[in-house]
Amino acid sequence: MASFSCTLFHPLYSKIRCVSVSSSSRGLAIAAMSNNGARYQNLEEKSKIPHVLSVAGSDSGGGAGIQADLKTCGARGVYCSTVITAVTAQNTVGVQGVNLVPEEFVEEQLRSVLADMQVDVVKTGMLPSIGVVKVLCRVLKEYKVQALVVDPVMASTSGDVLANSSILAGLWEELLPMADIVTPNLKEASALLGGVKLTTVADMHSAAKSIHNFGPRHVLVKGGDLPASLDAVDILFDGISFHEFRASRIQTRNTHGTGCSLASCIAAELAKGSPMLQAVQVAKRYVETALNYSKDIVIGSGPQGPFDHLLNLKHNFPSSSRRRGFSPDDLLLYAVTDSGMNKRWGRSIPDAVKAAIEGGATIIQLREKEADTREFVELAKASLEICRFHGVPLLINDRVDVALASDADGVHVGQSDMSPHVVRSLLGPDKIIGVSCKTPEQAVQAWSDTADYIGSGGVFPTSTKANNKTIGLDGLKTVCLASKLPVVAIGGIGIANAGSVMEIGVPNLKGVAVVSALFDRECVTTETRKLRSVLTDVLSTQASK
Ligand SMILES: Cc1ncc(COP(=O)(O)OP(=O)(O)O)c(N)n1
Ligand SMILES: Cc1nc(C(=O)O)sc1CCOP(=O)(O)O
Ligand SMILES: [Mg+2]
Repeated sequence: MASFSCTLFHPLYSKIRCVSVSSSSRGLAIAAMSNNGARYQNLEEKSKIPHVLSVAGSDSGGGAGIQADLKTCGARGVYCSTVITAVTAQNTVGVQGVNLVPEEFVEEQLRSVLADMQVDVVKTGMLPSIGVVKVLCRVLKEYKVQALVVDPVMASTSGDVLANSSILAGLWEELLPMADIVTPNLKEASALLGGVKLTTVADMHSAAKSIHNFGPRHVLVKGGDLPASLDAVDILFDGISFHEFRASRIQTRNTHGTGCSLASCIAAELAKGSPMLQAVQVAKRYVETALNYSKDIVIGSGPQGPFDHLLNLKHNFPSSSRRRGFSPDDLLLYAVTDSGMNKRWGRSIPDAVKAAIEGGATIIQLREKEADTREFVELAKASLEICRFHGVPLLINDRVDVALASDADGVHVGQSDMSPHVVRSLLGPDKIIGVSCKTPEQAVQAWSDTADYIGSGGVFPTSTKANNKTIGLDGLKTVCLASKLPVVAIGGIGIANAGSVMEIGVPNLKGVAVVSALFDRECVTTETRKLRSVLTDVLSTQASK
């Protein structure tokens, strides 16, 4: 038996004595692990990185399974540990062989990871036998994790069987009731429901509902196998509402591993603390961006190739340094700056931003039409520091270059600015994109252009923006009803009329965007606070109905 001890350096703890580790005796190594557990746990808590444990099969071709999960989590900035359930000999032609890992050794891997590391989310892929499903459920009951994502893998994209129907009972009775989300494609959804035929979007809705009855909190039925003439549609059911994700199909052979990657990206976003709807939205966008980016790459000579998960590294998309992603609730009180107004009142832009946040603004947009580029970038960087400190997103009006240079959280564009689709290709999947829409058609387009929200107005006449068309409360309502995106109302809104705007009775109207009622006033904090209190009252009245 060989053993060693060493000294570790860590940025948070100047010097740490390492445990003595045995190279041959597992018992001794585990004993050392538990003796020192408290010390290391303490360390892991202080410098915590979101952590997904992937329980899946190995794909020698590197496109799916464990390899896809590792790359996806890496691309999303999340640590990924692994429990390998099977080793497959696989390439772009198909699956040539499968070697199952014995159940006891699956259990040993699970315990090794879970006893030592702080796992946030467990994601499962290929579970090749009922025994493995049972072992997994038994071990998971002993360790508390934040969420369980179940990708019910049954066949590879080439059609080769990876788990036979004997695992169904284990899924129905044990694993699905523990799951926070299950992500079947049409074939898997059909198998989970005893072979029922699923050929339409309506079938997907009822399948999601039926699978929900097995106990998972959310069901995402993926419609990639619907006829190629139709849009790619996925349906998320949360037990009460359905959410539809529709996107145009990306023409590529490189779709091997999309299911694994989608599920592991959902797990990664949950590990970062995102709510489920947002995690699914971000994951869909990540996979779409990666497919688009890799649509012409050639790996292997078979019919279905892998894609490049690590596009971020090559494309150098800005990754969000905010701790959490965009939430529609961020739109509640949207403060939009105006340099003319703030100058008149003797305030710098960063001071105006700080005052608005102190009064309760939930998102900020720098709309600095007169600033020259260098000044705008500096203002954005100074404002961003304040926004980051308070956890409030900062967007830039019109100027993608300024957003990139300052690492702002996103951009707001209008109908004559750069197309949101192009903005997305420049900013990547993580940044927030808002689009101004005055008509239902524009709202539909904003959604296909992968915007995150729309701004709709002018609700009332405004002197802040010259020649702006007023659409009124009716126009706002029409846009909201056509929009699958959350909406923020803008134009002539202030303390006196914000209530009437929020009461138009459409659930996706999430807030008001305001310029002069905050910044053309002596005290920005006081005015923001008054408006925030009006909005909070409306929300509590709506919640009590
Ligand atoms: C939240 C929000 N909604 C709408 C607009 C208007 O954008 P746009 O139509 O591009 O006009 P300008 O602001 O650029 O004059 C906005 N800025 N913010
Ligand atoms: C920037 C902007 N966009 C509008 C639109 O209708 O899209 S109205 C507007 C100005 C809003 O300023 P105030 O709150 O001072 O009325
Ligand atoms: Mg604009």
